[in-house]
Amino acid sequence: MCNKDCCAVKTALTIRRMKMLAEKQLKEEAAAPPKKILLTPQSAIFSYEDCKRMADFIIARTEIRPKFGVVCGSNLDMLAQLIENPIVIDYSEIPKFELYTDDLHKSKLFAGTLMGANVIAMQERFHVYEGNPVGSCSMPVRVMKLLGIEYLFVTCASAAVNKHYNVGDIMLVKDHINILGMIDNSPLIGPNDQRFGDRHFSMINAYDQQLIEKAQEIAHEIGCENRIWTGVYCCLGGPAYETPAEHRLLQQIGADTVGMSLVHEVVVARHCSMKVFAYSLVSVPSIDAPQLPEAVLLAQLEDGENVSMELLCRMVYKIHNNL
Ligand SMILES: O=P(O)(O)O[C@H]1O[C@H](CO)[C@@H](O)[C@H]1O
Ligand SMILES: Nc1nc2[nH]cnc2c(=O)[nH]1
Repeated sequence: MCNKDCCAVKTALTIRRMKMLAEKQLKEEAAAPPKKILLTPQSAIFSYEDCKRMADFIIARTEIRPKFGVVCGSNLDMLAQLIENPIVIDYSEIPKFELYTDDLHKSKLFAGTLMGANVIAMQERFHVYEGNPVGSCSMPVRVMKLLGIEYLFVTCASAAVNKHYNVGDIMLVKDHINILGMIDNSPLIGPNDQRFGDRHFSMINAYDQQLIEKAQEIAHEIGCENRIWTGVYCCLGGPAYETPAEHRLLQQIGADTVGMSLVHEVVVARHCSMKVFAYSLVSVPSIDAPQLPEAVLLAQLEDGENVSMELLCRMVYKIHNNL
């Protein structure tokens, strides 16, 4: 503001005008209170009945009654293609199932057999950064529960936070840090439908220890024990990757890999008592890793994808045959 009287007068006038406007607004609101907009809580975006209708639709399309459910991560869509003689259902065919995805051509469910077991796989998941509420992103897990899935295999691509991890390595998830959930963005916020599970439940052993041990056994069997790790996954909202300062923060809080998915699916799976096995394929190097040529990283990633397919097949085989 200048020192001239004209500006001082203008300011006083502006303040008086603002006060009058505020008083007018208050009077108007008292006469007709503004309508409250109630947002649907996360847990109620898809009701039990909605999920049941989707499950029934899938059941009507295939004779497969799956025991294993697979969620394919980015770079891992080929896991769905391992399924033999699949019935392929486009998400858009299933009533209400279709949400926003960046990759529409992968938006397919595959139901069939893998290593003799009945399996259903989502070739593409829904992400929060694509504009889907977190309660919608995890809805397919509930549909899988109603399809009779006992074992949920959740896979994803991630960046290494642990400086010992390389691109193409696989991290068996033993625990997670759910930053979205910690700041009030859980798929279970809202009314609890007891038909799915209890209001409060433990997340200890959420990533089934016996299944992790089976996977570690497999790592030895296939000679990959030096590139299959067991660690903690952290979920951020994305879509931007972390800044270096955020990366350092993640290192300090004990994360080994970071991505933008998985945890809300696992929360919902544990709520309805599914057994969970999860792994992340390291697709982006840690900021501490030496710079490698793009071609080397791509070759490592391709190796990792192959190991990941082997891991999935052997896990299904062992569990299905009680080995
Ligand atoms: O978690 P998935 O679906 O594997 O995808 C990961 O890869 C994408 C980023 O490249 C992000 O969506 C991240 O979460
Ligand atoms: N947050 C995050 N998620 C990823 N998913 C795949 N790569 C990355 C990454 O670098 N950061």
